[in-house]
Amino acid sequence: MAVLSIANLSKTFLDRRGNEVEALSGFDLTVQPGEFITVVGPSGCGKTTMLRIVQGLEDRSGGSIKLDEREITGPGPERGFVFQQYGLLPWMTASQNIAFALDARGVPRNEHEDRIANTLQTVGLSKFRNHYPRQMSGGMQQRVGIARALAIDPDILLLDEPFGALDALTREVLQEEMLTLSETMQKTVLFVTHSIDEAIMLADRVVVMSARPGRIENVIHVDIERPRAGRAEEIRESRKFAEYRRVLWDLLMEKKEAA
Ligand SMILES: Nc1ncnc2c1ncn2[C@@H]1O[C@H](COP(=O)(O)OP(=O)(O)OP(=O)(O)O)[C@@H](O)[C@H]1O
Repeated sequence: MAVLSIANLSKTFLDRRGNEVEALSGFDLTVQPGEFITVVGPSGCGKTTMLRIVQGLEDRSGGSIKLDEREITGPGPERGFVFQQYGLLPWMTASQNIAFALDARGVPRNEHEDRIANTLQTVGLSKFRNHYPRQMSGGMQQRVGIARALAIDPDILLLDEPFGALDALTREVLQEEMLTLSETMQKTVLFVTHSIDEAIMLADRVVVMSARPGRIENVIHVDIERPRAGRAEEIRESRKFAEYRRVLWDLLMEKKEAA
């Protein structure tokens, strides 16, 4: 597993009128192998932009992103991406969606079947491999999205508000599954969320971004014992959790007012 080092990352967009929009400036973050980082910040502070640049889907304006000292220049099989709106191709079944991603990453065809079967089993969807996205609930579609990211066997998972489109109950179920996954698979995870509870529940560290142009202003180490899988309810009701929630809430309110 690789160390991800982001240093002095900046991004300036041009809007439709040709005006500069500074989305990120001076963004620094080092993520250790196996660490679970959640990223929160006021709306429009550059969270998605940062994640897309790390994935290689967006160019940066300045700064450096290294995986174990190797500069990232585009997408690569060591990074798997999970989108908020699942990003599944509607005319393909669950297994075909995963195969499509494997093809795109150049994974040999003779490895496809094992990878598809294993990852669909990991997310509990073995029986749904021949279902199309429209035949699945939002939670199931996002499980396929996660299986697709895992199938390329990345060192790092990048998730952009992956449970944001789900109802509250399904969201909590998928959070539990994410805990199980991350605690058994030892992946490095960078996870953007708008939910304070989700940020605390999942993370080793919660990083809090400033208002745009985004950079990291606060880092909170979540000192809640692992494994947490299977204990979400107990954790959510603990005093420690309530304290983290209060601290994060105050920080986000400050930044919202600054935005
Ligand atoms: N392609 C683009 N062209 C111009 N401006 C853009 C583009 N993409 C993003 N921006 C601007 O960059 C800023 C950061 O956007 P981004 O989507 O990264 O923020 P975010 O923190 O993910 O937002 P949210 O919390 O609402 O999801 C915003 O002001 C946005 O309007």
